[in-house]
Amino acid sequence: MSNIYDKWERLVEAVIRREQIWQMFHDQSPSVSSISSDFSLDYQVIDMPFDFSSPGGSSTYQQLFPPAVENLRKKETSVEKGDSGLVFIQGFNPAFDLDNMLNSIAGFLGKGTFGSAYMAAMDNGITVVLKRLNVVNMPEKKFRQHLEVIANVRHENVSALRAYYSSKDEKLMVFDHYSNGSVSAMLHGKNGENRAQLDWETRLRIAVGAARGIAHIHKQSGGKLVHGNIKSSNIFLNSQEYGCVSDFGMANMIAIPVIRTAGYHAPEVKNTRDASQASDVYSFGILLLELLTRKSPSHVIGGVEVVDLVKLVNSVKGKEQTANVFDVELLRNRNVEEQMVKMLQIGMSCVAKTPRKRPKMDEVVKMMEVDYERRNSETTALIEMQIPNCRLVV
Ligand SMILES: Nc1ncnc2c1ncn2[C@@H]1O[C@H](COP(=O)(O)OP(=O)(O)OP(=O)(O)O)[C@@H](O)[C@H]1O
Repeated sequence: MSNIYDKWERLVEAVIRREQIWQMFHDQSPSVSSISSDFSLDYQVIDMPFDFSSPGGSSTYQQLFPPAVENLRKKETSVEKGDSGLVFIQGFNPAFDLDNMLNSIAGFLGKGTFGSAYMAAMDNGITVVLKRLNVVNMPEKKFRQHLEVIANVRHENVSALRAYYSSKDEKLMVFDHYSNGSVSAMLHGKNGENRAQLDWETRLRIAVGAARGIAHIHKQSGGKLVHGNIKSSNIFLNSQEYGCVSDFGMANMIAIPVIRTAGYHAPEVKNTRDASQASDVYSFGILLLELLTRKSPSHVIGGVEVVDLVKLVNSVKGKEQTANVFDVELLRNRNVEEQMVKMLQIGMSCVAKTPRKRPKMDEVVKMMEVDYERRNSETTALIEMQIPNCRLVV
């Protein structure tokens, strides 16, 4: 059965991939700048916000989806008898049901470490993201308990779980859809003239928001919770356009630890089970460096160059050279260089090699807020920040 399922997944993705390539050559892709030359169906990270409003976009995807939706629905009816169906998290309006949602799947957002993400746009105007987990092997009860913990983490900078569905062989999680796409898509999604403008203020709001969200997660469950997968494709903009952290708690649900190699993961993290609050701080530090340099620490679709950001920043010496690591677009913003350097210093303190030398997340928030509030109040006086273990020479 799971074999058939696997084949179905691969088939859907192959068709979608073909569609992306087709769109690329016909210059109709709403958001994909280019496609990696590796067309294999093995693990791929596709960071492609799907523009539902694009002409022809949704109908193309709807035509692609009926067999997939049908397959899911068949599975659902087979388990529905003894099952309560879609479970809504308290406080969220149960304005749709499972059938509704599956019928409204309008786009494939991408395949991540833990499964595939689809967008469902319902007639009542609600648009959600449906995450279909394919590597969870938790007993039903434990899975539900785990989701309770995730659901209880409510904060404006943490993407809220709205609903879930759980049966023996199907696990779905439902989140709000963020129409701007992820921070990864904003930073690396388009090249050349079409590239999204991301001024300093926006990047600061992304960074401050994400930091607050992570710090909040770290304070829950007696200060024991870990995000485990901080990266720019898991950060979105909330309604106030501040960073908002998603995908929290996924890493603990998978049966087999996933090997971590490059990009955002701290040197001590060899697989998902090694994640800690200190390793979240490290990953956040990489996110800061990514926001400042607009260089990607890991593979994203579009074939952008992957850069070891820690090495890059460590290689610069002196004030003049430091300016070279910043994204040129930021240098157009007046009077922000000093703040950028401070942010770089905070980022570098987070990526200290030894976990205990990294600041705690609430310390990071304080350091950033000092700078952010200073900017907002337009105070010109310099505020000295205590930044532990900063290796940057400026
Ligand atoms: N709520 C959301 N709104 C809009 N896009 C989303 C949402 N959640 C996920 N996405 C996008 O869907 C794609 C797949 O997401 P998913 O979380 O499954 O994998 P990932 O973030 O690429 O990797 P990982 O599984 O390691 O977190 C990504 O491009 C992600 O940015």
